[in-house]
Amino acid sequence: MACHGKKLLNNPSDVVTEFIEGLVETYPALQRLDGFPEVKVVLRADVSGATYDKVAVISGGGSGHEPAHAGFVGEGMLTAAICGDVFASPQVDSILAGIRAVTGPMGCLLIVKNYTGDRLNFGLAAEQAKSEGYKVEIVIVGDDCALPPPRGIAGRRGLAGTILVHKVAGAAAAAGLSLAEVAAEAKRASEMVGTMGVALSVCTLPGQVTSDRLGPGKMELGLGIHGEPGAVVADLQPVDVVVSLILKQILSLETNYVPITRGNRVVLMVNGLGATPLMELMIATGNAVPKLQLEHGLAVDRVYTGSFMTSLDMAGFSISIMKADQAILHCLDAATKAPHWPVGVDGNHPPAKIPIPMPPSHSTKSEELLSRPLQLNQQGHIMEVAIEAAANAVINLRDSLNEWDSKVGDGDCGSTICRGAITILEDMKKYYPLNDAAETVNEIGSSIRRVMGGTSGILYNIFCKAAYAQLKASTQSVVTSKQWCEALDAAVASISKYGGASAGYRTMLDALIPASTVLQERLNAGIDPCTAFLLSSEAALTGAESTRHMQAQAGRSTYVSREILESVPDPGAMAAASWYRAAALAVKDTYQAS
Ligand SMILES: Nc1ncnc2c1ncn2[C@@H]1O[C@H](COP(=O)(O)OP(=O)(O)O)[C@@H](O)[C@H]1O
Ligand SMILES: O=C[C@H](O)COP(=O)(O)O
Ligand SMILES: [Mg+2]
Ligand SMILES: [Mn+2]
Repeated sequence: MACHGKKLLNNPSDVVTEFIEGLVETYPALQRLDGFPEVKVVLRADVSGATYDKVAVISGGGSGHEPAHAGFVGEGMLTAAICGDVFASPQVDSILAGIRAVTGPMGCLLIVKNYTGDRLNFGLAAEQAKSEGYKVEIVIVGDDCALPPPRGIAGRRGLAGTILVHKVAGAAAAAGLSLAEVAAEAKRASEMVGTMGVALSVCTLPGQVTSDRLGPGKMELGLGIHGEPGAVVADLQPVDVVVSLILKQILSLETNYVPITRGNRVVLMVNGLGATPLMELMIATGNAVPKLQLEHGLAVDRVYTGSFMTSLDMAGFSISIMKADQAILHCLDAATKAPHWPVGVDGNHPPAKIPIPMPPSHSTKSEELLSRPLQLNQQGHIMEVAIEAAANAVINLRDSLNEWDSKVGDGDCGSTICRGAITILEDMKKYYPLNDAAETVNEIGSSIRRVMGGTSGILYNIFCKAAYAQLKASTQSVVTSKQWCEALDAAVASISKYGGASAGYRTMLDALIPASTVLQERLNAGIDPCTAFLLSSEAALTGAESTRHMQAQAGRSTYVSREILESVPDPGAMAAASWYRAAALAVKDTYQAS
C-alpha cells in the first residue's frame, strides 16, 4: 500500500533552502547567495566573480542528488553549484546569478546533465550571460548505458559519471587552462564515461507518498536518478550477479556507449543512491574490481566508493566506468577542497552568506513599477477570472500531476506547476496590470520565470514571452479574439521551436496544438469567440487524454516502457489542458453573467 514517507523535514517546499543553510554552516569554504529565496546558489567563499583569474566551473540541476552538486564546490572542482527544487532544473535567473557571482575574465564552463529542463534553463542562461559580456561554454553529460538510444529528441540521461567530469574540468581550470581547453577536457571526459544503476526501492519526494512500485524481492536495473522506472524489473540476485550484469551492459560492444576495450585502463566509481549502507557499496566495489580485471581485461587505476549523486532515499547503487589515460588520471588526482570529493578540507570561516550580485543594468523588479489597477475594465475583469480559474485548476490537479509524473517522469510536475500557479495568484493581486492584457501575460511570464524550474518552468516562460511579443505587436488596447488566437499560435510554436517537440511527441503540445488549431478553425468559421474558446478547450482535453496511447519522443517519458506509458496520460499535457479548459469555462461564465 502507498503511504506517506516518514521524513525529518519542515515545509517540503523549503527543503533545498534549508539543505543549503546546513551545508554552508558545515563547510567553511562554501557560501550561498542571499537575497531572493528562489535563487539557490552555493559558491566558493574565496572567489569573487569580477576578479577571478581562472575559468569558473559551474554545474547544478534539480536537487535530491545530494551531495551533488553543491557538495562538490571547492577549489579544484566546482566554483559554484546552482540548486533547483527537488528534481526540477533551476530557473534561468538562479543560474545567471551563479554565473555573475563567480565568472571573471577567463569565462565559465557550465556542466549540465542531459535533461530537457536543465538543457533549456542552462542554455538560456548561457545566452543571456553572453549578451552581458561573459565568456560561456556548455558541456552536456549523458553517461547512461542502461537504455537503448532513447526515442526522439531526449538523448541519454546524465548520471553519476558527471561527478568525474566535474573533477576533470575543475582540475583543468585550477591548472589555469583557457575556457576552450577546459571545455575540451570536460567534453572528452564526458565521452569516456558510462554509468548504470540498480535500485531496490523507489525514492520518496518530500511531502509525497511513497510509491509501492517495487515489491519485496524485486530489483530494477537501469534506472535513473529521479525515481523513474528502470529498464528491467527482476528478482533480486546476489550483488555479485548484479555487478556482473551492470558491467556487461556498460561495456557492451553492441551499444558501444563507452570507448573501452580489453587492455584499457579504467576508473571505477560505485555510487550509493541515498539509502545504501557503505558496507553494501564496498561489497559491490570489492566484486566489481576483479571482474573488470579478469573478465573484461581492464586495469583498474582508481576506485571511488561512496554516495556522490543520490536519488533522495533510494536504495541501490550505480556503477560508472571511465576510460583513463594519463591526462584524466592527473586531473582526478589533483588536489581539491570540494568537501564531498574524497579528500580533506581546510580553511577559515568567512560569513556563510553573501549578497546576490546584480546584472550590470539591473532592471527594477516588476512590482515596483507596476500596480494592480484600482478599477478593472471588462477585459481586466475577464483576465482576472480566467487567470484565477486557470491557476486554481492546476493547483487542484497537483497531486494527480505528481502521481502521473512519478510514473512516467520524475514526480515533480505537479509541484513545479503548482508553485508557479500560487505565485501567479499572489503576484496578480499585488501588481498585475490586468487592464493591459499584453503586459499581464508578460508578468505571468516573470512570475513563472522567478519560481518555476524544470522543463515546465522554462517552456511556460518561453510560451509567455512569445505570446507577449505577438500581443504587443498587434494590439492597441482591447485584444480581439483573433489576436488571442495569433498569440496562442505564436506561443505554441515557440515551445516547439525551443523544446524540439511536435504534435504526437507526448508532451504538453499534444494539448496546446489541438487547442490552438481548433480555436483558429472555429474563429475562421465565424463562431462566437466564447464558444470557439470552449470548443478548443475540449480539443485540448481530448488531446491530453490521447497522450496515453502515444510513444514518448521528448522528455523523461522516452526512458519509460510502453506498458507504463499506457497507464497514465502525459502530466504536462493534462496540466495544459486543465488550465486552458478552466480559463475557457471562466470566460464563458463571465460573459453569460454580464
Ligand atoms: N521537449 C518538450 N517540449 C514540450 N513539452 C515537453 C518537452 N519535454 C517534456 N515536456 C513536457 O514537460 C512535462 C513534464 O514537466 P516537468 O515535470 O516540469 O519536466 P521535467 O521534470 O522532466 O523537467 C511532460 O509531461 C511534457 O508534457
Ligand atoms: O534533478 C533533475 C534534473 O537536474 C533536472 O532536470 P528536469 O528539470 O528536466 O527535470
Ligand atoms: Mg524534473
Ligand atoms: Mn518532472
